[in-house]
Amino acid sequence: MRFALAKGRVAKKAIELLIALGYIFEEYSEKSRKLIFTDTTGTIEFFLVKSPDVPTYVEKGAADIGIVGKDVLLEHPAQVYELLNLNIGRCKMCVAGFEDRPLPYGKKMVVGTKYPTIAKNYFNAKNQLVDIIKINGSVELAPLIGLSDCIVDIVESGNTLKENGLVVLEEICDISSRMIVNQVSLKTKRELIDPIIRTFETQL
Ligand SMILES: Nc1ncnc2c1ncn2[C@@H]1O[C@H](COP(=O)(O)OP(=O)(O)OP(=O)(O)O)[C@@H](O)[C@H]1O
Ligand SMILES: O=P(O)(O)OC[C@H]1O[C@H](OP(=O)(O)OP(=O)(O)O)[C@H](O)[C@@H]1O
Repeated sequence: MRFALAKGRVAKKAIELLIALGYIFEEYSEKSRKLIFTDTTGTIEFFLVKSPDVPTYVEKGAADIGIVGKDVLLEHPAQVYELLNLNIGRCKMCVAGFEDRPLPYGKKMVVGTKYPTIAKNYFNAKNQLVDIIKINGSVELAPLIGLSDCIVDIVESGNTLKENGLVVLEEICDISSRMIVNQVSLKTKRELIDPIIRTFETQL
């Protein structure tokens, strides 16, 4: 079974979960630059990819199973089955800005975000006109320097917002890591995938 794991926080948590389930990856270490690892029984091979590529690998069948944040699935929809909420990598997708500055509803609102699709869908559903500026990181900077009225971003502890004088203004949705499965693999490799899903389910 081939797993595509989203590099970074999600892979770290997912590998901890695989190890807790009894899989042993002798060559794996957090510092390793290797990209593919196989467990000692040869049941699971996992590889590490950039998070937006996980749905692509799984949709195309290069991986049977993927573990990736719901934020990525919402931002990059793919033809895959989302089978399990793993309840790891939990955080919230939020609109954030200044506590004492109401959002300019009814006028054009400028939104800085790593998640243009999520932001557009959220404000479109409220019939709010938005100018979305795609930012690749340090998103909290955008309102501070006057680039945007607000941001749409992930909030976990809230420390990044707090340290930059921003607050959550609206919660969009809860985020956590999901297990996705290739649509053909689920039919043709059911006898291999089912036990893996059941094993994961026991941990949830
Ligand atoms: N505090 C958090 N900030 C960002 N992502 C988080 C947080 N908590 C959980 N996550 C989850 O972790 C994923 C991102 O992990 P991480 O930031 O380690 O990866 P990354 O490769 O640095 O991502 P990116 O390139 O998008 O910054 C998100 O898709 C989300 O599902
Ligand atoms: O609520 P907190 O616990 O502070 O976490 C939220 C922060 O973490 C993420 O940034 P990340 O660490 O991925 O950095 P980057 O997006 O700036 O690269 C996210 O974009 C927020 O900035």
